[in-house]
Amino acid sequence: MFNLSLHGDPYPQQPGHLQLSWLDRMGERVRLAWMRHKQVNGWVLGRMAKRVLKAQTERESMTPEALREDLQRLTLALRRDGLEDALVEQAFAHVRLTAQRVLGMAHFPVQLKGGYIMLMGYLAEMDTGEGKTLTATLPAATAALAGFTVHVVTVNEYLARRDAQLMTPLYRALGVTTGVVTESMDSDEKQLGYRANVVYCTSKTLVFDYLRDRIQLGERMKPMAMAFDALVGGGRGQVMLQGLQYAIVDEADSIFVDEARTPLIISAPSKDASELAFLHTAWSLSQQLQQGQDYTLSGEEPPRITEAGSAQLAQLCVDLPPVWQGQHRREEAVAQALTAQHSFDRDVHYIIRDDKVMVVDETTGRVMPDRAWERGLQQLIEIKEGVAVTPPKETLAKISFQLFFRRFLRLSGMSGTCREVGGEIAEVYGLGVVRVAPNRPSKRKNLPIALYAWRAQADAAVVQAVRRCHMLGQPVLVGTRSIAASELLSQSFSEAGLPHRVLNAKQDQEENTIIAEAGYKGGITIATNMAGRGTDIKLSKEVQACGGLHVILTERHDNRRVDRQLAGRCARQGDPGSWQEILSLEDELTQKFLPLLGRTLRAWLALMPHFFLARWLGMVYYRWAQSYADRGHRRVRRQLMKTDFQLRQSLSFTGEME
Ligand SMILES: Nc1ncnc2c1ncn2[C@@H]1O[C@H](COP(=O)(O)OP(=O)(O)OP(=O)(O)O)[C@@H](O)[C@H]1O
Repeated sequence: MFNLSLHGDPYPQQPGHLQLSWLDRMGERVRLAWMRHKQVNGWVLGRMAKRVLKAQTERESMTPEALREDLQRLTLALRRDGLEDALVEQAFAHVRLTAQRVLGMAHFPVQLKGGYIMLMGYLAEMDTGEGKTLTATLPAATAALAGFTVHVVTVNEYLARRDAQLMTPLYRALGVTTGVVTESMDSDEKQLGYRANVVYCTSKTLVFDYLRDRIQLGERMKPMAMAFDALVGGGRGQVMLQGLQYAIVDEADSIFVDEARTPLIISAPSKDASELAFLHTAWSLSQQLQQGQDYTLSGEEPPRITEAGSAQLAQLCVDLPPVWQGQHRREEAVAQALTAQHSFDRDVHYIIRDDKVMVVDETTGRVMPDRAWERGLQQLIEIKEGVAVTPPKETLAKISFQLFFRRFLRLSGMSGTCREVGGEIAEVYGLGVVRVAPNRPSKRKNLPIALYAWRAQADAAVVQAVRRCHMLGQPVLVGTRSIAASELLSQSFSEAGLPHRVLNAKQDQEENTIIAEAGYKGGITIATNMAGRGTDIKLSKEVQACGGLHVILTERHDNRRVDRQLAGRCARQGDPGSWQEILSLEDELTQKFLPLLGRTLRAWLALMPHFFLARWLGMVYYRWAQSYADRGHRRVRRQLMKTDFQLRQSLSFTGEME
């Protein structure tokens, strides 16, 4: 049993701690392992699932009135006694029975286990396609019946809307209200959404709204001040959230790990008008430097200005205003301009829509219309693209995901791919990972990896593979890493006479239709990560006989979990399906790290495409580049946490909020 206590706090949340010392981290791991062993071992889970099924059988013969009365009695008991095991089992029985009657789906025993794991405050690792959307209704509805506000947090708005829409009839039948909050809503709509018992939202929207609440409340966020406001009926008027009570984080590895590399910042237009002129000058200076001689580029590192470049810049700045006379400041500004020029590509990191630079979230493949890069980068990219330049911004409030999610009184999560990052999640968020076996064994066929020297060869192989499937009537999903790559491939498919649809951040209006039709006989869909995590492609009946959905990955991502998520679009719920990787040594990963070795191996593979050793070494190199990129991101996250911790400590001295 575990209990959450709100103590009548109008905005409940934890102070949030970040453990950084080696000893703290080890201690946290040992504590979690022990608690996990005690609370959610196989025996406890098996016994719980059996009791839920028994409790459900007892309720199946009840009249609707008796069932309603039983639910009312249970709700009162949950509010009075908290989430005691016996009450939780009865609540799960109600949720399962209602799901069976309202949605036509009863939770499988493995889903009951996953639900219990999450209610106990762990991260349930359930394979892709195991039905986590339905599983989450168990802890969400139970905690909501017990009087807590539950946030079901996911990676994108498509999933938040879809999951809320699918599951609302179930919650409604249980007397639990649901809300969806999206970024485009105004604050009144958001406030209404956050007042629901179960709120579906994205991680970023939730964090930004929390920061807005903090700005709104300022010093009044302190419990005593808020309690006073609640008493006199003021202060909370504009606050959106009901505090941070219980969160169920879907696609937890993406939110806790991949998205946790950049802090979330609320900013306002800067009052300093000279900033824009400064950025224009930085851009123009950067254009007068020569790559190789004045600056160098290496992998993921920011551009480095050489000694010659430094001297050249000093020369160029002689007649400029005093702000350009400090070496450090001018080189930092010019390096940022070079970053905008070389490290951010159109149709990869951003798109141009309505004469605006719009950021594309690499992990989800989606446009983020209200987001902008900080420290002048956004404006420098706008200058590079020749579009209207937005005014520079200054920071009002800032928080990292690491710090934010630790503030929930109870945190839990689910994902199909968190094995590799379980240790990090345990250390940073205090969340133990518990694996749940699949309901039915997977029938996914993994075809051998095909590696080519050149991208054009790999694309030709993709066209061939797709043609084969199309002739058999088997639907195919082709995953690309960027919008530009999806467009190039689309062109090749059109030339080859293969009818297809493209889903990327530029063509996102028909997302629902494209996903709905992707599993039809002979369907061909090219998609960026938009069709990755969480996307549920339903197969038409005749497709089962053709081998189910075939998924092709054309380029690996910076971490293997994203690739495994794409593979998880096929062979779901015991369906047939197949998975293939068609890669080249011209892919982004292999260009970034040890490019010389990459070029050598590419030349070798081009000369001897069928030689086993050339292919094998090429693949070893490709895998190494991927794990190197992943390790680099881990370093960035650690650094961010450290900075966050230091910032928090220094602000606590000055009495300001982060
Ligand atoms: N108990 C159930 N009975 C019948 N169908 C189910 C059940 N649970 C889930 N499903 C179906 O399984 C499919 C996959 O569900 P869902 O998309 O929630 O999986 P997921 O685990 O969230 O996958 P991913 O990891 O890819 O996000 C859906 O079509 C859903 O309707």
